[in-house]
Amino acid sequence: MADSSGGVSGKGLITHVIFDMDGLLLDTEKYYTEVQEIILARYNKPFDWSLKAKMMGKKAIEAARVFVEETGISDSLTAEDFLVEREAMLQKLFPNSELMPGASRLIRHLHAKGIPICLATGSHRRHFELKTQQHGELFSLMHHVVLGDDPEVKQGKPSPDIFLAAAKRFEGGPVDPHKIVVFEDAPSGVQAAKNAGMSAVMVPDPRLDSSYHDAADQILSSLLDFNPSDWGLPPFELTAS
Ligand SMILES: O=P(O)(O)OC[C@H](O)CO
Ligand SMILES: [Mg+2]
Repeated sequence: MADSSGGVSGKGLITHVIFDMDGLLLDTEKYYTEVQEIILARYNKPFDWSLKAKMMGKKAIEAARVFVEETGISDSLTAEDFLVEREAMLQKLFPNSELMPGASRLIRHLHAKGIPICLATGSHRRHFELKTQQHGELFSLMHHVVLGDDPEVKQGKPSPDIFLAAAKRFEGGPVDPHKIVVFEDAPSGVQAAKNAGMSAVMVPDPRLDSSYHDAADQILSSLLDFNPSDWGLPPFELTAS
């Protein structure tokens, strides 16, 4: 929530930053949407953003169960078969993954200023490798990476498991959740951050219903709009034009 100084409550407390990946740093949510539209078209059903909102950010099998159950196709297609079918299509798309606007600038800035940063994604290792294969140098700036198939991540977002595991692995961890801000695009991810006792900056897709914004501490249209000073973090340096 905004405070009277125009900043955000909790301002000045933040020492560590956790980034989500899909839809936040990488423009990969569109690939899931594309493939899911193709599969549902076979059943003459549309894929819409109310279903997308319930799936995004979750571990693959958890999202798959939502998909077949919410669309009423579970008698024809199991969650497991859905995953097998979409896998072939996703594997071709993921190596093309591109960065979201502002992702590189923000990661490089925080890293250069010595703010510990890490990644916490519901993606499992194989998909993480495919999605980041063109961005290895940037992702190497993360202090650590916690993936959806990590043994400590018993349940996917909105469970706090992944963010609590991420907090533990910082140097000198576990870091107090009140000192951590999480960047997320998904309702389940924002909820996971709040369930972990952390602050959440949400950068939602504009097609996501705005009722999902309420749980976040700050909503941004783009990472380009993030002002580190709102959180007591070192400001961007002005570049001469
Ligand atoms: O948003 P992420 O990075 O947690 O990824 C989750 C799924 O793989 C895609 O929704
Ligand atoms: Mg995401």
